[in-house]
Amino acid sequence: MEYLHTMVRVADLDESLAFYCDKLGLEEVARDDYEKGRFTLIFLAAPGDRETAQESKRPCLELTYNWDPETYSGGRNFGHLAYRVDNIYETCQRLMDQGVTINRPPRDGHMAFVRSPDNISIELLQKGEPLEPQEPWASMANTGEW
Ligand SMILES: C[C@@H](O)C(=O)SC[C@H](NC(=O)CC[C@H](N)C(=O)O)C(=O)NCC(=O)O
Ligand code: NI
Repeated sequence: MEYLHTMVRVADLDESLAFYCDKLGLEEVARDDYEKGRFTLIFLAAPGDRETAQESKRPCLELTYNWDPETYSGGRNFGHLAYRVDNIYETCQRLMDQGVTINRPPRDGHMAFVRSPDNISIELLQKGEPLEPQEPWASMANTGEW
C-alpha cells in the first residue's frame, strides 16, 4: 500500500492556487476538468516530491473545485497538512511578507502553523534539528486557531 494524496475542497480556485503555489511553494503536477461532474481536480506537489509526483500523482495534495458554489463547514476531525521546510524562519517570513498570518509562530525553531483560504490548517516543520530561537519569532504570540 502507498500513500497517494489528501484531498481538500476549495471554494475559490484562484485564491487557493495563489496560497498553495505562489505563497506556500507547491507545484501543479496535474489538472483534470470534469464537465459532466462540473468540477476540477488539481494535484499539487512539494518541490522535493516533484519528480515522483509528475510520474504518479503521489505524494500530492488534491484540490477539488466544484464549479457550483457550495458551503464547506465542519470537518473538525480533519487536522492538518504537514510539510517539512529547509528553514522555517525564512519560510514564515516569506509567507508573512505575502500577507499570510502565522497562526502559530516558530518560537521553538521547529514548528509553525498557517491556514489556507478555506481555513485548512498547514503544519510547517523544520528539517533536521530545531533552529536556534531568534526574534521576532521567539516572542511572537499565537493568532487564533492553528
Ligand atoms: C481522482 C481521485 O483522486 C479522486 O479523488 S476522484 C473522487 C471523486 N471526486 C469528486 O467527485 C469531486 C467532485 C465532488 N463533487 C466532490 O466534491 O467530492 C469522489 O468520489 N469524491 C467523493 C469524496 O467523498 O471525495
Ligand atoms: Ni482523490
